[in-house]
Amino acid sequence: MGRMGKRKGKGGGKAKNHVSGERAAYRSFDELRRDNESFRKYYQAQKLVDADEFPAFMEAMRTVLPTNFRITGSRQQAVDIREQIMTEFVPYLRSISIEGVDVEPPHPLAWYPHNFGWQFTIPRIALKKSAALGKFHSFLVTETEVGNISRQEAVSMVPPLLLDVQPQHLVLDMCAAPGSKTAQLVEALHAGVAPGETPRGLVVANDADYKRACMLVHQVNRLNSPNIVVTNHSGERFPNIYDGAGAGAGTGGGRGAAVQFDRILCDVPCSGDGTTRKNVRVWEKWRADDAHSLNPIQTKILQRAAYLLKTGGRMVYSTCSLNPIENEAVVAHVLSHFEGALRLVDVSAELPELRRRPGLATWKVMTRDGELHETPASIATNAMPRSHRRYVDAFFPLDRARMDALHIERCMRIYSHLQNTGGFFVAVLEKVAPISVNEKKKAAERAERLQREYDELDLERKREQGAAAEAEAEAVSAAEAVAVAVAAAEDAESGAPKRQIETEAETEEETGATAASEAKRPKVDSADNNNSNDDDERMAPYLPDEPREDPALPENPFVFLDADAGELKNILAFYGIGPSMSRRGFLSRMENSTYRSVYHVSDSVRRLMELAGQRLRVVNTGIRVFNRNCVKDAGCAYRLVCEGVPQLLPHLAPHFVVDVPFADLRVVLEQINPLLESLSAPTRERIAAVPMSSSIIVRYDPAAHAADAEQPFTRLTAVLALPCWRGHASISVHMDKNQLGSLIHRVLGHTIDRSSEGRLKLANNTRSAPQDDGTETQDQELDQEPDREQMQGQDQDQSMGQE
Ligand SMILES: C[S@@+](CC[C@H](N)C(=O)[O-])C[C@H]1O[C@@H](n2cnc3c(N)ncnc32)[C@H](O)[C@@H]1O
Repeated sequence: MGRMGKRKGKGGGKAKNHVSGERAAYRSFDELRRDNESFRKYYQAQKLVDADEFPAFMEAMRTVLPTNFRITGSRQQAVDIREQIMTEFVPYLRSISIEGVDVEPPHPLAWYPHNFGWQFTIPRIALKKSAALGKFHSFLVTETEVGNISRQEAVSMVPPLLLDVQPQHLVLDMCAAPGSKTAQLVEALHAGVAPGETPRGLVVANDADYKRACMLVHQVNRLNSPNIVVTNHSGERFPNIYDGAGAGAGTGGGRGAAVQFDRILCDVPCSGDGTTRKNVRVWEKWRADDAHSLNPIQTKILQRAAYLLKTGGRMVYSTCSLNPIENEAVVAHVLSHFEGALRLVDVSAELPELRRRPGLATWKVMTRDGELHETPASIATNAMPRSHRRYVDAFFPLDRARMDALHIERCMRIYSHLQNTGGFFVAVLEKVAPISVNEKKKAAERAERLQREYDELDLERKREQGAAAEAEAEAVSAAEAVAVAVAAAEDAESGAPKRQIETEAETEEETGATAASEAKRPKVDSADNNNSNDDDERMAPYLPDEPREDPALPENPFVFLDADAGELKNILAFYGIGPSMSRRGFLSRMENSTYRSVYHVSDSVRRLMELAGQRLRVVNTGIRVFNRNCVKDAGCAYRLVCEGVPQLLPHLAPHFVVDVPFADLRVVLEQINPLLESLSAPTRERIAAVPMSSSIIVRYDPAAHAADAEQPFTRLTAVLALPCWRGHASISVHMDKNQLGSLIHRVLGHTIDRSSEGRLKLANNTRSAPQDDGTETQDQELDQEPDREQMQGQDQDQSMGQE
C-alpha cells in the first residue's frame, strides 16, 4: 500500500471515491487497471527518463514484483543459512519444472554484500500450491517467522547500506516501523565486533505511530541485540537529550551538550508511488497532490534530523516515491535552509552494481486540475488548497544555479525497469558544519529579505503586467540566488566554512538562553515539552502549531536493577555470572515491586536512558535474559530465556554449558524430553554436574567436532547453543517450536512434527513433574510474559546461532 494511507483489511477493502465519498465496488487485484493518466502525464513531464525509455519505465511499473529476501542475523549464522540455500535449494529448484516450465531458482542480488540479498521470480501462488515447491515455501515461511530471513523489497535494502554504520556509532532510525531497515542497521552495528562482544554504539528505532512501534518490537527482538531502544516520538519532535553535565541529569533538567547521533536514517512516510508493482491500488488512488501534503512533514523530519546529527555525521533520506516534491524538493530546501552546513555525499562509487539515475534539478508541480506549473506564481489561488499553498515555494526546485551548486545530481533514483525492482529515492547527506543559532538567525533574516524582495517584485510585476518588469524580477532574484549558491558552495567544498561557526554549546552561551526569551517560545507537545527550552529549536520554523497530548505508554516503565541486591543478586550467584557481564545493564518492568522477566542492555543504552530520563518514550529495549520459573523445586527462581542465551553464554559458570558431540545433539533435537541415559556417557557426566531442575545450555561446536563420524546435514560454521531444562531423569529443549523446527531442518535435513505429541505432553504437565515414563517436561505456557507476548505477537524465544 501507499505508505501514507491506512491499511485496508484483507482483500483490499472498498476504496472511497474521492469526489462523491461513496464506496467504490470491490475489485480484485487482477481486475484493477494498472494505469493512471495523471500519473503518466505527470512523470512524462518530469523527464525522469528519456522519451524513448518512458514506455519501458511504465511497463515495468505494471508488472508483478519478484520476491526478495535478505538473510539476517549474526554474520556466522547468516553464512550457514546462505550455504543451506545455495547447496540445498538452488540445485533442487534448478532441477524441477512445473507444467513443462523450468523453475528459475533464487539468485543473489549482485550489489548486496556477501550474497545476503536474494531475489526470485516464482509466483507466490505457485510456491504455495505446487508440491514440488512446497519445501522451499515452508523453508521461507519458517525462516521468516524465526527471523533468519527477512522478506524485504530489494531497493529498500539500499539506504542502510549507504549509511555506513560502525560499531561505535549512535544511530537513530527516525521512522523505523515495521523495521526491516532497522534490522540492517543493527546487523551493521554488530558486524564490526568480535563474537561475544557488545558494540559500543546503539540504535534508537523510533516511530510516531505507537502500534507500529510495537511491530518494531517484534522485529528487533528477533535480532538479539542489547543495543536497541524502541521509542515512540514524532520524528520532527524527537527530543533533545543532554549529556547531563548540569544539575538534574536524567530528570530532563540536566543540561550540557545535546547528545547527537553519528548516523540517522530518515525513511520518511511517503506516497509510495514507487511501489505500484507490489501495491496495485496505487494506480487507482494516485493523485499528484498527495505529495503536497507529505512534503512539509518530510521536510520537518529531515530538518530535525539535521539538528540531531553530529558534525561529521552522515544521514540518509529515502522514500519509495518517485515524486520530486517528496524527494529532491525536500533535500534541496533543507540543504538550502542550513546554508552549507549539510552537503550531498557522492555515492556513485558505492554499490557499483546497483543501477541508478541522478537526482532531478528541475521539475514541474501539478495542481489538482491537472495543470503543470513551473513557478508558484502561475498557480491560481483556487487551484490549490490553502493548507498546501502555505508551503508551495518548497514544492518547486531552487533556481538552476543553486540546484547545481548543491550537487542535486548526487541523489539516487532507482526505477523498476533498470534492475527489476521497485522505484526508490535515496540521498546521502553529511553534516560538515554545526548548525548554530547565529547561522539560523542569518538564514531567517535572509529568507525574510528575499521574501520581501520577491513580494515587492511580484507586486510590481502584477501592476505593470509587462514583460520588462518580469525580466527584471527574475534577474534580481537570480543574482541573489547565485550569490547564495557560490557562498554555500565555497563553504561546503572547503569543509571549513568561511563564516563564523560556533559549537552548539558556545552558541547557547552567546545568545543567552535567558528565562525571559525561553518563556516566549511556542509550546510543544507535553512529552517533548522540554524541547521548548532547546536553543537549537528556537529559530526552527517548523515547530508544530498544535500542541499534542502524548498519552502515557501502556506498559510499566523500565527500571534498572541493582545486581548486588535482592532477587537479581541470587540469580547471578546461582548461574555464576560475574563482573565480566556488565552489571549495570539489568532492567525490568516492575509489577508491584516484583518482576517477571529480567532484560539486559548495553552500557550505551543504559547511558542514553539515564540521560534521557522521562524525555524518551521507551516502548521497549534490551534482551530478555531471565524469566520467573513456575517449577517449585527449581534450583533458581528464574530460568534462562532462549533469546538471551547468546548474551549470557560467555558469562555463565562453565558447568551450565554442556558441550556435546553431534550424536547427542541429534538426540536432544529429535526426541521430546529424552532420558539422560539415551545420551553418551561423557555428556551424562557433564549434565550430572549441573543442579537438578535447572536451565542448562547444550552447545555444539562444529569446529570442535569436525572429525566426528556423524555430521550435520549441511555444513555448519556457527556454534549452536540450545537452552534446555535439566530434569531429574531427562532433558528438554526450551525453544519456540518454529525456532526448533528451523534448527532441526538445518541441522538434520528433515522436519519433525512434534506439535501433537508435544502439546499433549505439555497439556498433561502443568508442573514439572515426573511422567509415567520417568521423563519430565516444563510448562512453557507459564513461562511467557503476557504483556510482552501480546505486544510482540508471538513467542520471542530466539535462534541459538552463535558466532
Ligand atoms: C516508510 S515507513 C518506514 C519503513 C521502515 N523504515 C522500514 O524499513 O521498515 C514510514 C514510517 O514512518 C512513520 N511515521 C509517520 N509519520 C511520522 C513522523 N512524523 N515521525 C516519525 N515517524 C513517522 C509511519 O508510522 C511509518 O511506520
